[in-house]
Order: sequence, then structure tokens, then C-alpha cells
Amino acid sequence: MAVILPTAVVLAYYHTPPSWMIDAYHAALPPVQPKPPHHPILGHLLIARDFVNTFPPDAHAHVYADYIRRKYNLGKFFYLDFWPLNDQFLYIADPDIANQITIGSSLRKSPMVPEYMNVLLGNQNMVCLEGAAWKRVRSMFNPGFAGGHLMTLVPYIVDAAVVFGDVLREKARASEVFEMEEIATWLTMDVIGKVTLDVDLNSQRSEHRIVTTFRKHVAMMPVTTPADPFIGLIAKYFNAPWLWYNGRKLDRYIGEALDQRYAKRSADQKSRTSEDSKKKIRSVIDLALDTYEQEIQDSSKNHGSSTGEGMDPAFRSHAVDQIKTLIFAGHDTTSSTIAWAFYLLHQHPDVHAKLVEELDHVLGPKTSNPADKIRADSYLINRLPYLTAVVKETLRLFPPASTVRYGDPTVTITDPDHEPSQTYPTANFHIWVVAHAIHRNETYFPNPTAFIPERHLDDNHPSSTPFPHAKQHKDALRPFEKGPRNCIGQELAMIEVRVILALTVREFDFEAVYPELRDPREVIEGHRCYQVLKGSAKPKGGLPGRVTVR
Ligand code: HEM
Repeated sequence: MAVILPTAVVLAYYHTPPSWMIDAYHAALPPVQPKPPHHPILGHLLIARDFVNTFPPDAHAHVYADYIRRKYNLGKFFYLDFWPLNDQFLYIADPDIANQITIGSSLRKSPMVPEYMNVLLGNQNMVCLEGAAWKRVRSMFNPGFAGGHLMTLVPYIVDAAVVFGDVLREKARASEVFEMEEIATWLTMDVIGKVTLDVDLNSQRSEHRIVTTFRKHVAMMPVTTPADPFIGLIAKYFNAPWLWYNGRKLDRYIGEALDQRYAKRSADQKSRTSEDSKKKIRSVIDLALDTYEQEIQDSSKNHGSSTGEGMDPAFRSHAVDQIKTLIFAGHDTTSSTIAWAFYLLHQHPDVHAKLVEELDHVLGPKTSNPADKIRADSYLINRLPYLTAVVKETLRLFPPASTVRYGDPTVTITDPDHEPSQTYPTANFHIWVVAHAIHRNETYFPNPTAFIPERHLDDNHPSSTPFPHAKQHKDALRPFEKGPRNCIGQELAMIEVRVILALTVREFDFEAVYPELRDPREVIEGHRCYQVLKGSAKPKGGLPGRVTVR
């Protein structure tokens, strides 16, 4: 590749390619519009060069979409062609068009998604399954993420948040620079371990083998961006044997935790009265196991076979992949959101002050044990609209994830605002519904790069939106995506982030501390903590900084 690319560049600049070559190229690539200026041979590779000059090499590729859209005045969606280094893409920057892909048709995931996720989470992970196999697993896990059930788990989140407060207090006392993202990761690991498996990982205070092995696995995953395609390729082949070995270890540890949970459940079921079972807080895996056991009972009734003892090995390996998926999806994204919220609150003391005022009003003074109040009444967390707006605005500016689908010859997109109506193809394109770009679409979010939580408040809130004339769209904010493949854990994430912030932001102030700036590209939209791809979109350098007690 290192030879092919420069040769192609030289040929393209200094020679007119033979017409048969141009014809063959155009036959392979449909002449789609809208798109930025396209070179007859190099397609959009010259634009990739522009990314390299503009952004740091480790920037998450979703930052390119908004940049291209603005630079070439492209509107709601556009095509990009990275042949021969990568495939062709359709980028979406508008909620109406996005809905056609994820709600109207709910196209299958792009092959790029399983290529990455299957190595990380196993071949049966919920994110990548399709059709009936996905439906079965989603309905098995849905009860664990239902709103009413999640409210019963709030005391677990409060426990983890209290330990997080202790950790922050120690960091403040030591006045040391630490990575906010890292300590938020241990926190969200503790929450997800308890919520999904009913296991005390206690990773904020000590090492746990599941957590250490998991983090190692994420760190070894190869990462490729258009600005830096080769590093990822090298890592892919070099790390493969270590990933395989680490993956087997991880499966063993999670499998053992699952077996313990299954054995404990069976013992409890024998000794428990129905009154006990009503009182017990149940983890997500407990509810999934209920569905599994019901399926086994139904099938044994139908086929007259015995239910047997222990878990069916096929189900067990399937369940291990789902637990890995929930641990991964459930901690990585949430920890970044907590870290960015602290960062943004420090940058905006006026917002911080309003938030403190709301918390004082609803939870009482910070010295009045708000943790116990939330434990006693989980629904208090729903009475904090300004806090909810702060979290939404954090997710708007720094969305940790988005979806990439694959086009289909039977599916086209249309722009509802365009007269006469015109259709655009999706076949053979990876379709990236870029939450980051949709969240910067000024039609719905005027002054899009500014942190303004008020834009998410409804009209009867005292500090209602400063943009009353902006177009409203219920799906313009989509950090969790929309449609049947939306995030199963979105309510958990929103509850978790709000509980943690409610219990800490009144006591602590976090200021980012980055080393001296050497490369001007390393500031995106004014932020040193720009997003890099590490499993999901994470703050650069783990968001280093110092915490002080307010
Ligand atoms: C701030 C936190 C979170 C964000 C921004 C987020 C975002 C997303 C997004 C954008 C998707 C769609 C991915 C795709 O189509 O490829 C997704 C899917 C998913 N998320 Fe989340 N997520 C968060 C927290 C969680 C939590 C707490 C859990 C579980 C404990 C979770 C579990 C999942 C699962 C299992 C899927 C796949 C669902 C399916 O395909 O049916 N997420 N998430």
C-alpha cells in the first residue's frame, strides 16, 4: 500500500489516465451526489490528506463529518469515497434522514461493526446479531432495562457514587493530577458489575480480575482512522494472538461468575418464600435467566424431556457474550460522559451555580445526607430537570457512540424538504448516522459548539431555551440512537450519570490540566479533551486534571 498510494498520486497529477480506466472506475462507483469535490482516480483521498493537516492523528473519525459538511456546504447528508484505502460512505447529519435508516428501514449493521466488536465481545454479542437471533436476545434482556426495574437498582448506584466521592476527596487532599476518565471507569465498572451480574467488583478500591482483563482487552484493540490507517492494521495482526489469549481468560472469569450466580439462584429458589423473592433486588442477568428457564420449561413440556441440572453449554457461551457486551457498552460510554460533565461544569461556572441551586432545592443542603435521601426515594432523581439538561448537553457535544449501517438495493433515502422529491441510493455504502454531526446541525441547535443546557428545557421551566425560534425535532438529539436497535441501556445510563453527578458536583470542582500545547491541531472546537477512538469515543489522555473541594 505504501507504494501504491504515492504512485497513484503521481499518476493522477501528471498523467491523464487511459479512458478505459476512468470508465471502469466510474462503473464501480455510482456517480452519486451530494459529495465534496471528487478526483477521477483518487476519489476523496485528497480530503483524507486535509484531515491529516487539520486534526490530530488520533482524533475520532466522527469529527470529520461536520468539518466536511461545513467546508463544502453539504447540507443533510453526503457521500465520501476513500477507495482504494477504504470503502464508500454515506454520512448523515440530519435527524429526518437518519430516521429513514434506523427507524424506517432499520438497515443491518455495517460489516465494519462485527469486524471490531466480535473480537472484543465474541461472535454472539447483541450489538452485532441480526434478525431472529438479535430479537430473541433483546427480548430476553429487555426486562432488566425496564424503567421500573432500574429504579430498584438505584441504591447500588448510590453506593458506588459514595465511594467515588471518597476517591475524589483523597485526590483533592493529595492535590495530584489524575485521569478523570480512569477513575470514572472504575466507578462505572462497579455499577455495571452490580447491576448486570450482582457482583461486587469493588474496582474503585482494589483490582478485580474481570475488570483488569477487560480493560486490557479494550486497550489491545486495533484502532484505525482515515488519517492514520496503517497503525491500526499493524496492531490488528500484531495483537491478534494476545487478544485471543486474553479473550479466553475473560470468558473463563465471566463464565465462572455466571455459574456462581446460577448456582446461588437455584439454592435461593429452593429456600426462598414468594414474599422473599418480591423483596429481593434482582440483577439484569437474573431477569434474563428467568426468561431462559421459562423457555426450557416450555420446551420440556412440549417435547416431554427433563429440564436437567445446570446451564445448557450453548446458552452459557451465549450469555457470556451478552454479559461482556453489557459490561463494555455499560461502562465505557458512561464513564466518559461523567468525565466530560465535570470538565464542562468547570468551564461554565454559571451553569455549575444553577445546577447547585437546583440540587440544594430538591435534595436539601449537601451536608444533609443526600445519598440516603436518594436511596429512600429513587424517583427524586426525576425531579431535577436542570441536571437532566446538563447531561443531555454533555452527550450532545461529546456523543460517545453512534451507529454504522450497510446500504441495501431496495432502500433509498429522500429529503422531505426537497421539491421535487428525489431519491438517493444506499446500496454498497456504509451509512454512518453521525450523532456528532447531527448534534451540530444548526437548524436544531443554534450556536452548536457552545455548551447551553437551557436548550433542552421545556417552555415552562424558569430558565427556558434561549433559542425559542429554533426548529424542534424530537429525534435531533440522538446519543443513544433511535429505532429498534437503539441503546438498551439508555435509561440506566441517564439514571446513573444523574445520580453520580447529583451526589458529587456540589462538593467538587474538576479542572483539566494538559501538558503544554505543542501541536495546534490538538485543540478541537476549543477543547484539549477532544474525542479519540478507544472502544468508544473517549477524552484525549483520559482527561487529566485536578480536583478541589468547593
Ligand atoms: C452514555 C451512555 C451510553 C451511550 C451514549 C450509548 C450509546 C449507544 C448507541 C449509540 C448504541 C447503538 C450502537 C450501534 O448501533 O452500533 C448503543 C447500543 C447498545 N448499548 Fe448503549 N450507550 C450507553 C450506555 C449503555 C449502557 C449503560 C448499557 C448497558 C448496560 C448499554 C448497552 C447497549 C447495548 C447492549 C447496545 C446494543 C443494542 C442492540 O443492538 O439491540 N449502553 N448504545
